[in-house]
Amino acid sequence: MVLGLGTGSTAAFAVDRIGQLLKEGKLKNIVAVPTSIRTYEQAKSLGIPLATLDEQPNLDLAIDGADEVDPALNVVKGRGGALLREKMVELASKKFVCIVDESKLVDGLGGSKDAMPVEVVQFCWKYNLERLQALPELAGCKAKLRMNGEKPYVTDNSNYIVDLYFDTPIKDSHAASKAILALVGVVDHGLFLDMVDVVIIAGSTGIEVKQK
Ligand SMILES: O=C[C@H](O)[C@H](O)[C@H](O)COP(=O)(O)O
Repeated sequence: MVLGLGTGSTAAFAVDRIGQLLKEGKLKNIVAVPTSIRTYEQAKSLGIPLATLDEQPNLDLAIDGADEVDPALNVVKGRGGALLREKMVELASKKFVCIVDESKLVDGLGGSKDAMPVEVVQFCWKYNLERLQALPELAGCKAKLRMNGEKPYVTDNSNYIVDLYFDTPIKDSHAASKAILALVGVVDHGLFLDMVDVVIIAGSTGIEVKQK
């Protein structure tokens, strides 16, 4: 089985568990594609056999966390900065499972009032930040360059991140996705639309599974 390994505090639990099952001999014949340098290092330290997307372009299953999940199982991802590699790996997977706690559930994407990330090239990032903020499809959003202390945050792909903040949920996330991707210099965004097959939600009353 070819497995996609997500990034973030929730996905890290899944990676640990996969490592443990391998060690106990309860999981065999897997090779995993990590979605960030962080996850690569974690998986390597656990002895999980690893490959790149170049070597294993057809995945069976990807497991990852999410920042927001809407009722149609569309999600926002990338508050940990790994959105681009996550999207590449997860789109290449036959099945994509998101693992979240109930705090991630929203009525509409952008609704948590926290960041919706957009990965942009470093070149003239301000130009793209202003163009993102002016898109009618993102009406009223506030855009901020993500920082790491005094310096801009740099992704695993050597790009910057512009975080978008909304007062109300995005009206049409498909239209927003299209408009964002049409800007030259934007690499990708954290809207993962029509990608998730199953969401496993941990809540105060137990586990709930939602699927398409
Ligand atoms: O870039 C980070 C990823 O998209 C994470 O999957 C997402 O931010 C959720 O992370 P966490 O499980 O830490 O809330």
